[in-house]
Amino acid sequence: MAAVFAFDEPDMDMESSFARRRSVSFGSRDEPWAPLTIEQLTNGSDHHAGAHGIPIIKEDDEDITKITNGIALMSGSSLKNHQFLNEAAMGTSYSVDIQSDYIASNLELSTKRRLQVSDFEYIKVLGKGAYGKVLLVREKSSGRLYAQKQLKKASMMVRKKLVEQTKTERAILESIRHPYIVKLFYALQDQHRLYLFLEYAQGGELFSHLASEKMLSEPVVSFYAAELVLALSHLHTEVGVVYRDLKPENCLLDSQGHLVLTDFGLSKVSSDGGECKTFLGTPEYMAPEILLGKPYDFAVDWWSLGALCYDLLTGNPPFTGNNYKRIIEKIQKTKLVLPYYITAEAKDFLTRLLRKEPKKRLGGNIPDDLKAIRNHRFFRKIDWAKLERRDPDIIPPIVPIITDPILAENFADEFTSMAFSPPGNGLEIPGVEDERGSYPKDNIFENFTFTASNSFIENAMRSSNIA
Ligand SMILES: Nc1ncnc2c1ncn2[C@@H]1O[C@H](COP(=O)(O)OP(=O)(O)OP(=O)(O)O)[C@@H](O)[C@H]1O
Repeated sequence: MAAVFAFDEPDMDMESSFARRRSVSFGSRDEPWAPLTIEQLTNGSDHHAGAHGIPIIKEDDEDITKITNGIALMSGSSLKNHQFLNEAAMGTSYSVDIQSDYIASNLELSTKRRLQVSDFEYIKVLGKGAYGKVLLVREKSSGRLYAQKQLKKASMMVRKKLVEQTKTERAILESIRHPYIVKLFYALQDQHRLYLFLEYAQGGELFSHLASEKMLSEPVVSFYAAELVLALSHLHTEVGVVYRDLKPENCLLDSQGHLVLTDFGLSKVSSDGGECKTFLGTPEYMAPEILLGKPYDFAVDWWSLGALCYDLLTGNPPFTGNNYKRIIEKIQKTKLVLPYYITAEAKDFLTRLLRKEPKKRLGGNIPDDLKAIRNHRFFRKIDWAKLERRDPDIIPPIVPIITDPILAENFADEFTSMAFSPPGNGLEIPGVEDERGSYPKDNIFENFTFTASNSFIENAMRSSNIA
């Protein structure tokens, strides 16, 4: 398939990505960078056309079908969990590993009352995603804080495939436990919405801390890049998924300043008959093979890491332009230009990650390349063993100022001052067997509901200082 970029040309001047991110205060969804639907790209439809003729998806448009980039399942891989994940992708049932800390919700049912959305009180809006808001909520019984990601069922049900992807993504998130990847604690639903209760990354977006600096020093970039290397390596080798959507907005900080990779958006799982081919989203950090509509693999995440590091070191992603088409052309064809002021180590690291040919790219040969990545001189100051176990000796370069977590001081006022109406008009749908021993007949999101064990939640909260 040829690249699917039939974009209308925006006539705006695009500022540097740093400046743009700042000026739109934490990446507002109303900017012309909102993702496009497959139909809009392929048919050139102007449905939902926004300013500059670029189609904009709005949260409240319930008739929208959208597939964005994100996690892709790798099929045919010999990776540990790929069997489970591919089964999940096909929409088959998922069984919880009894050895794990998780307790399936139906097991908990026998011992205690089922958890409900009304067991949480709503505190503030933290941000907005394509399908709904992310809210700060507090569990009434324990006082624990969570980031609650809401997704409107109506906007997802238009495509059956999206529903399957939704369940898959929940299963992926449930299976991931890594110090630098956001944790999922509960997944609930009511008649209208799905709710993911995630680890609350109190430090907000990494990029929101950079407002006073155009670029970061190499040791600082090397620190965040190293945490990302650990997160990506885990996804690739232990879980068997390609993240696909590594970009600044998805890098949050926890209360101590460690990176938390987030946004395993439910819209973002794709498995096209085993081959990853679907792409939509912000192009600046995307590998050329995705933009060309070619099949791709883990190597795309290492390209994105290169683009992100380039941005952190210089203040701009490596390939920029004043419209999508230009950016995409540059990513595919233009030679990488490295500024004179970065060190030879950084230059070498970026050059190797930003190779257009995936097989020649550092990371193009996983798992073998992982060693080469860690051993690269760009990471010469990183103590991998300490970083891997999140050793308390490691003090991250930016420690967020948090006077009280419920104030959400590290999130944009634009969101935290936003009015919201707590759910309540939606009937609770258990998603697990109810008292009558049956699922509601028409609940296509059955099996979505999930509850992590208390011990897992307590440990996770303790280690990231949320408790
Ligand atoms: N776990 C979290 N802790 C704190 N804030 C979060 C968390 N997850 C998301 N946010 C905030 O909410 C914003 C929107 O998040 P979300 O994951 O919905 O973004 P998105 O990229 O639009 O995802 P999607 O495309 O799946 O809707 C983030 O930019 C961030 O500021």
